[in-house]
Amino acid sequence: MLRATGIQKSYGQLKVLKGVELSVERGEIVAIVGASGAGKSTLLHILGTLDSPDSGKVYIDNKDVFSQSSKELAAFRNKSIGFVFQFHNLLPEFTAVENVIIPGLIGGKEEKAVKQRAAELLEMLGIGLRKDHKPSELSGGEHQRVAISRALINAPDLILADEPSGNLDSKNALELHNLFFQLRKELNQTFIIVTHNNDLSAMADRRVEIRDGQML
Ligand SMILES: Nc1ncnc2c1ncn2[C@@H]1O[C@H](COP(=O)(O)OP(=O)(O)OP(=O)(O)O)[C@@H](O)[C@H]1O
Repeated sequence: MLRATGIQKSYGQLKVLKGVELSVERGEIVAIVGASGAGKSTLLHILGTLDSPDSGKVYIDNKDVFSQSSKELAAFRNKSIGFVFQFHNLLPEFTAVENVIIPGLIGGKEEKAVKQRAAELLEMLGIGLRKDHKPSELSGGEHQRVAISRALINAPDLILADEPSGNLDSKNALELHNLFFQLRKELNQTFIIVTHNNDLSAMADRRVEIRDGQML
């Protein structure tokens, strides 16, 4: 479902990605590992079309994603890709459940169905009782789980996650990892996950490493 080829990216003199190749099948769970500063987040941003490479191409469902106009790209991203990043960017004036439903409403889904799915996701992630709280009233781990629910609300084909269990204790991390596998089973979603968590990278179908700007 995804193919990245010849991806290069530099920041000034710093060559971070030097021709990365990656192919991911639909329904696959791939863990990306590598040392701090290896370029994992940089690659994830490019795969998610949030940043463009200096050279190279990304195909999602055989579509050359960067050949689209910025408007097409934004619509494609909202519908097809769910992001779980380290900085959650929850909207402070909205409650947990409201934060989760926003991408669903933007995507044109029916409000009642979106609300019900949001409540289910929050419940599955163990924060059903916190759904009417605002971000300032939630812990770091609770924020994380709201952001994960928000990423999943549109049932995107592709989920890109950067250290998704980074803020969670081992029990909640395991629940989250199990949720990913459950979603893959139910919806055949594809996951590309940057992680330092050995349990998660061991559970993944495949573990790839970025080293010296290349994918090993
Ligand atoms: N916007 C930017 N401007 C300049 N340098 C950047 C920028 N973003 C990232 N870098 C640099 O590029 C390199 C790769 O960063 P990146 O965040 O992709 O690494 P990472 O493998 O995800 O690291 P970590 O595991 O520590 O999160 C780092 O040296 C970082 O300092």
